[in-house]
Amino acid sequence: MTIKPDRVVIIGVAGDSGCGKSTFLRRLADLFGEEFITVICLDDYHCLDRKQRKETGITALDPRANNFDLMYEQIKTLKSGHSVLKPIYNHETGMIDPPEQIEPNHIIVVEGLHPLYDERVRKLLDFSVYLDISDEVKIAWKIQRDMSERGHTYEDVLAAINARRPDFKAYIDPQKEFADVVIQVLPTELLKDDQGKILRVRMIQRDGVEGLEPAYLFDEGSTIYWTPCGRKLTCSYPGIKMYYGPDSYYGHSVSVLEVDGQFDNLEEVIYIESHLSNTSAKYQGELTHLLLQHREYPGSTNGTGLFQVLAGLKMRATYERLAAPEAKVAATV
Ligand SMILES: Nc1ncnc2c1ncn2[C@@H]1O[C@H](COP(=O)(O)OP(=O)(O)OP(=O)(O)O)[C@@H](O)[C@H]1O
Ligand SMILES: O=C(CO)[C@H](O)[C@H](O)COP(=O)(O)O
Repeated sequence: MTIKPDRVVIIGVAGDSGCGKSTFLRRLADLFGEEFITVICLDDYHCLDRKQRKETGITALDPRANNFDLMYEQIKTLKSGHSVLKPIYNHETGMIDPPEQIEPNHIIVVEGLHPLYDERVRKLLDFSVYLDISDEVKIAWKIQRDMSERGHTYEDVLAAINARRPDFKAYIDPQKEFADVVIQVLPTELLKDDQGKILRVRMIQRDGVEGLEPAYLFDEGSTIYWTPCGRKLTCSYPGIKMYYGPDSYYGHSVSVLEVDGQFDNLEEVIYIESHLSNTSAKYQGELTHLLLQHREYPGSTNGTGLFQVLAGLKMRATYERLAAPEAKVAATV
C-alpha cells in the first residue's frame, strides 16, 4: 500500500559530480528515515546518451543534453501528489534505460547538476542547497576517490576536471545564486599549502526566505570571530577558528557561518552547538548527536559534516512548516 502524503515537499541539492552529494544524501536519509524520502537523480533527465554526447561534443553539463521540459512536468506532477514514469540514465552503459514508476512521498529530493538551472523547476523547490567545492578541494577529493577506487591516474583526474571546467562555469556554478543555503568548501587559512586536507567551510544562508531562520553564533546580526579551542574544546595544531556575520552574496543579504579546522573529539562539538542559535534542533545536542551517529562519513570531523547536518535540520523545519502538523518528523534520540 502506498501512503499518499498530504503535502509533497521538494528539495533541491545541486553540485558537480564528486562534490559530496551522496554523503549529504545519506545524512538526509538518516535524519528523515529511508521511507520518508525519495531521491531523484537528475542525470535521469539526460536526453543525449553517452554516445550521442561524444558524437556532438555536448557535455552532460550542457543544458542541451538534458530534458528540462520533462523534468519540470514530472516534478510538478509529483508535487501535486501523482506518480510519474521517470526515465533512467544508466551510468554503467551510458544509455537511457526503460522508465520506472516513482510515487509521491513526503519529501522528494532532486539532486544533481541542474536542480536550480530552469526557472520553472526552481520555482517548484521548497528548499535548496548548493554544494560549492573549490577547485583545490575538488581535485583532492577526486584524486583520493578516483585513484584508489577507480584506478585512474593523477593526470586522468586533472584532465577530467579541466575538461569539465568551461561548462561547469557556464551552467552549474551560476546556480548557487539561487540556493537558500550554499555550503562552500575552501582550503584552510590556518596553514599554507595544506593541499586540501584541512578545510575552511562556510554556510551561506540566504536572509528573508520564508520559514528559513538562519543559524547564528552568539548574537544575531553581529560579526563574530571565535577561537573555541581551550578548556572545553580540544584542538591540535593548527586549531579551529569560527566566524559568523552578515554579508552580501550575488546582491542579496546572507548570514554566514564558518568553521576552519578539524574537530579532534567529535563529542565536544556539543560545546560549539551550545553557542549556536536557531539551529532548528529539537533538543540541545541533537546536532552533535546526528554527527556522532555516523562519525565514519567523510567530513564528520570538519565543517562539511557540521553544516550538512545543520542544513538537514533546516530542511526538516521547512518540511514541518509546510506539511500537516501531525506529520512532524520525530527527533532521533
Ligand atoms: N566532506 C568530505 N570530506 C572529505 N572528503 C569528502 C567529503 N565529501 C566527499 N568526499 C570525498 O569525495 C568523494 C565524492 O563524494 P560523493 O560520492 O559523496 O560525491 P557525489 O557528488 O555524490 O559524486 P558523484 O556524483 O560522482 O557520485 C568521496 O569518495 C569522498 O572521498
Ligand atoms: O556529471 C555527471 C553527473 O553525475 C556525469 O558525468 C553525467 O551524468 C554523465 O554520466 P557518465 O559520465 O556516466 O556518462
